[in-house]
Amino acid sequence: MTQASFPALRLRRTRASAWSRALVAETHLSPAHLIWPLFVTEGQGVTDPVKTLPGVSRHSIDRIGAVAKEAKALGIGCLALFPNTPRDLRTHDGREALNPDNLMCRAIRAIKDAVPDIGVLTDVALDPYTSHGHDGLVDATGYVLNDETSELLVAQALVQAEAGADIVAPSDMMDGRVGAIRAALEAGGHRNVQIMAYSAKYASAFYGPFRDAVGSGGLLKGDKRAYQMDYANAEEALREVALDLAEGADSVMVKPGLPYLDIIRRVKERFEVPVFAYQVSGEYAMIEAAVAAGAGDRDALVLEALTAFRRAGCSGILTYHAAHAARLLAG
Ligand SMILES: NCc1[nH]cc(CCC(=O)O)c1CC(=O)O
Ligand SMILES: [Mg+2]
Repeated sequence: MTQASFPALRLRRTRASAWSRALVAETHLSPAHLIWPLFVTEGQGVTDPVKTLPGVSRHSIDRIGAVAKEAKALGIGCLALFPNTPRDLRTHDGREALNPDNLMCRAIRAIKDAVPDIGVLTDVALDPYTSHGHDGLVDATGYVLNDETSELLVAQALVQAEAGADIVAPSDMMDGRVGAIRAALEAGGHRNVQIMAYSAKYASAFYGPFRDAVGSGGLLKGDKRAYQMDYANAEEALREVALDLAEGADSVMVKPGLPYLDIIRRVKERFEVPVFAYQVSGEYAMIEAAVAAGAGDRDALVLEALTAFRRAGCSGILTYHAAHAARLLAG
């Protein structure tokens, strides 16, 4: 394509007014693109602030319906749920994950009662339920067992689907679990329950506040590098995505978000499937810390970061700033 050159071409012309900038904007962000992660906890009338996530709280089940109504009113289409399991229910094998009346399942039902047409996404992994904080079954050497964990994840996903989850999202990074979950959902009559695979999930230092929020941080022994990806790798992310798609994932996720926009872009270009990003807890905390330090404007930082995900190729973004961003976008 041949283009004019200066001065016939002045790229600043279309930038000179707000209406013109809006006309040529290549990327759009709306509340419908946002998935709002929520933390649930036991108790009655509880809104319990998470210290390392200023502005984010854990909600008791009796309050979660009101939060869902707020999300719906803001135009947010989907909620992602994470439980802070009581300490005495966390075991070596994480069996509370399979309890049809666990916090997660009660939260799903409460949300569906309050707002039947909002999407509910559930995390499939054992870390909020294990006494050691790992996402799967740990052997005597501390290694997280793949196939044995996968069997439990299948059962966990089924329990969530039976409680009403619309999207199950395995975040554990075991090999082969997407195919196993898909087969079980089909056999169990949950044909329209989607799988959003956390396909390229990196072993990251940005998850700290999340582990505080679900109460697994203090428990975690060692790190997750024997199952989550090495941040040095990008080709490997493409292989992970290829496998999950072949196994039946409806959409894939890259996590964390902003430091991994290159991965998002490569996945989108290679596979042309819906790609989601998780702007994780440490990213949220960095923005809030910058705001608290007077180093930036919250509204501007939030909208710029979320729009960058869309520009990189994301269909949607999981973000703790979802409600705030939706309010800003409502104008
Ligand atoms: N399976 C656990 C899980 N699901 C989502 C997050 C992190 C999300 C965040 O930091 O906001 C994690 C943490 C981890 O892998 O240790
Ligand atoms: Mg994988």
